[in-house]
Amino acid sequence: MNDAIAWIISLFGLASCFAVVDLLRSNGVLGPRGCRKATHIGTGLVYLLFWPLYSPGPSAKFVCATVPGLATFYFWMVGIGACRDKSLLERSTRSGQRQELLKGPLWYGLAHTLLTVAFWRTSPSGITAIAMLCAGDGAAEGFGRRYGRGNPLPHNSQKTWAGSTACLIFGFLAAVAYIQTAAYLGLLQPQQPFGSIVATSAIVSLASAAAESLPVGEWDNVVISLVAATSARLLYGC
Ligand SMILES: C/C(=C\COP(=O)(O)O)CCC[C@H](C)CCC[C@H](C)CCCC(C)C
Ligand SMILES: Nc1ccn([C@@H]2O[C@H](COP(=O)(O)OP(=O)(O)O)[C@@H](O)[C@H]2O)c(=O)n1
Repeated sequence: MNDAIAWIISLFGLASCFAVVDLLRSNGVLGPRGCRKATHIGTGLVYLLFWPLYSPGPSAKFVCATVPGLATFYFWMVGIGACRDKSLLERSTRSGQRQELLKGPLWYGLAHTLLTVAFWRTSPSGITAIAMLCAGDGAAEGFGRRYGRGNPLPHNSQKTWAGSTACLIFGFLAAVAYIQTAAYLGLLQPQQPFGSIVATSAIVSLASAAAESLPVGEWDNVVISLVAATSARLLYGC
């Protein structure tokens, strides 16, 4: 497909994600925390679904990366107070304070932008890192808060075994599902056998869950992306 058309469709995809979250919030299905988590888990995983639409040309990854790039630039503008967007604050922050956008959400958007340019769909490493950042990190908070009470990690009392186990399992499942889909569509170069995808995703999700469990504050999105991308790159070799 023409990259300009794929880009317009991706922007509609992003707007649709926000519209769905807003709808679920206005119907009372999601509370403020649920909205933020749905945005955290959903936008990145939906973003990956649009990658196959782009052309095989060398500029496609740059065109695609401008989608999270522009989103990141927009919430940076809102974060510094240059624009107002109440619904973005309600959807993407815990506190409702614009300054919070300059922490986790900013790094989240930058990670998507840089991983797209650095790896694109031909390598399983970027896909793995986005899966860990969205499904793994996202599930850790949800499961940790719900089932983790009374089971803190020995090295970080703010996080729990339930959260880290969910990070490992959901990060692994998302990585395998997305990389196997890319393999099925013939996008990976070189192709990866299913056994290697499963084994590598298992090791990377273990490393990513360990990284996620560290007390790194607002840097968790950077740390999990770096650890997942680096370990996947070392193991896959691409
Ligand atoms: C709430 C978010 C991160 C919070 O991180 P943390 O504090 O829990 O560590 C996510 C914010 C998402 C952002 C508003 C939108 C990101 C854009 C996205 C990667 C591009 C998606 C495009 C697509 C076609 C859906
Ligand atoms: N491994 C983990 C991660 C988070 N959590 C729970 O989720 C909450 C938020 O975690 P976090 O500060 O990593 O959240 P994000 O920065 O990822 O949004 C923690 O205070 C824990 O209650 C957990 O129990 N175990």
